[in-house]
Amino acid sequence: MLRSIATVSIAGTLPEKLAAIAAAGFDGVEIFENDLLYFPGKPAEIRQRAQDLGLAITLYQPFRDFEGAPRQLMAGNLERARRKFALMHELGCDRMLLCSNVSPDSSAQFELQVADLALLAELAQQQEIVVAYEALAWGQHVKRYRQAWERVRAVNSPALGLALDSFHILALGDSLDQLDDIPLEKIAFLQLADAPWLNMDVIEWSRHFRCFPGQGALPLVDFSAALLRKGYRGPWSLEVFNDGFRAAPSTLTAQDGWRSLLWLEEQAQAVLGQIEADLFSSASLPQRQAIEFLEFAVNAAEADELARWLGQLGFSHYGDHRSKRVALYQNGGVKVVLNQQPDSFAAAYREQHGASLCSVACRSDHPQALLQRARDFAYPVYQGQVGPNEHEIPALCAPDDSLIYLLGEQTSDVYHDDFHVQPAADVLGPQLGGIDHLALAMPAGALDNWVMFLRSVLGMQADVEQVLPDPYGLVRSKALHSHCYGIRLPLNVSQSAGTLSARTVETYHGSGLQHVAFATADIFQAVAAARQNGVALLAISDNYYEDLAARFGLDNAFVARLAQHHVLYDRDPAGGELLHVYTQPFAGGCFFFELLERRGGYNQYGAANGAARLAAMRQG
Ligand SMILES: O=C(O)c1ccc(O)c(O)c1
Ligand SMILES: [Mg+2]
Repeated sequence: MLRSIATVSIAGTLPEKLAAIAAAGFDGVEIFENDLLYFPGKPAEIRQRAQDLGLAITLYQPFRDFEGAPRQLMAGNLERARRKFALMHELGCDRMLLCSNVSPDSSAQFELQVADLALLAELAQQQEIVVAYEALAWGQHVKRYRQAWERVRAVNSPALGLALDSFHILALGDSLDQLDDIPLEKIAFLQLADAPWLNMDVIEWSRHFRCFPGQGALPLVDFSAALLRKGYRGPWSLEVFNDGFRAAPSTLTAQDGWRSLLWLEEQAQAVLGQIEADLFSSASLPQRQAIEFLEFAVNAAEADELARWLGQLGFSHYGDHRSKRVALYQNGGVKVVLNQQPDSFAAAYREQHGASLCSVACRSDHPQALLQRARDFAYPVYQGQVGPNEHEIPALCAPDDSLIYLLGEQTSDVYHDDFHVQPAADVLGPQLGGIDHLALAMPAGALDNWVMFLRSVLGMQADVEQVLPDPYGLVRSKALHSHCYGIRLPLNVSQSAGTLSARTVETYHGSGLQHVAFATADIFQAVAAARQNGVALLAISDNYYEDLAARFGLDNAFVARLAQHHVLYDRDPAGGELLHVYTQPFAGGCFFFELLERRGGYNQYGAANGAARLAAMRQG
């Protein structure tokens, strides 16, 4: 499989782009005309550079507004094509992408369009070039690949084929179900891009919001599986127009692009079963994944304060580390580590980010598989210091450089060998069943990196993105979950400086924990016990409860009970329910805690209550 990417997908000058693309591992590159126009050297220099970097130039593009153009423009258009073909010879590229004509002045006449395309194909054939004709979703007369195919079929030249671009096809709601009558050799090029579903003008959507496969919501797996099933074995080329990518470090973007192709190959293969194609594969995902413990990087004062908070939340002191200033706390299925060891990873993390979550331990039935996947997807893995007789726990580096420890399902040795463990105490406070989710705040530009990491290495799946109104701006929230739902991570970003998410990012100087949600089997018991221990919960306005009663038709006694306990409520269309409360922010940091109870298979995060929470946090 030749993996390729269009230069338009990443930031930088053309030589910088080529270097980043090659370093990421690609074998091919589409040269975008503008990148070449602004390059001060000769096309032959680009040819040489690409060759030196081991990159094939898979495509030159775009050539525009040709078929059916007003007659007086024809001679000029053909001359334009001749010159581009000559330039492509200098570049060492034999494939040119032609976009369907977008001009309102272009002719709707099929025969005329076909005649023009036949002229172009004839010229291309003389020059030993193949033209790949792409239906732009906003083309004047050709918007869909089937329309492009009708014309390509009519021209019937070996020098004219189709360019299939997943964005244009999927954005219009088409699929590749109708490939049967298109001969394989007529698929001249394949471009891949994902995108979030946005209800907006398709040009703006395409030019600003495309993303790499797996980062958006289009059905890219079915799309590429259909092409593999058809027998397509040509290049897979990423073509992403994205405002954020244009401004992000090119090496990181190129790496994520590379990973997205690996991810897509693996996913497509899973759909197809064994298939004769040279596709990426990695270790199979574990069946079960859950969060085993959270580790906070703190100084001595913060450790005392956080320990006090944990005590109020029903945690008991479970033990101290044998050789380090690290303490372990436990409540039911939840373990929290407070690390104040000098000269450690945690200390360096604390220095950079303040009191914060510096690592998460992931428990699974196959930790080695996750480590292998991280390596295969070209993510760094962590080699840390361990003390005498301590467990060496392998760890992944998350995109914000925090760690994800990988533990097997027999975890008790880790605690007993490394800690002076005390007998488990009775819980005095809310009884916690486990960690339901971790909400992270991150800079807007980091979301796509996180999504790629969580989807590829941990095999997580993404829910539909939500927009939450904070009193001081909007917050986008995208939740990912492991396929077993043992790990859930809502990721929040905001472009508005005043929102809680933005201020969290500012405080941490980067991504970090916004809140931890603990699962309880009985929210009213948990809340009563927490309040008795002095936990300060976020107070929710009476207006909220008034609206709740009206919205869901709840009975008065139930609403009164919710209000009395400050419990927020949500219900999904299938009748699943969420009951949840939030604490005030932890004074020494900027995170807070949530207690929740899910009932009847509720799988979301109470986005409808996001505004109530965010407003309550600003009432002082
Ligand atoms: O937005 C465009 O004009 C444009 C150009 C070339 C492409 O391949 C494409 O998919 C879109
Ligand atoms: Mg395209």
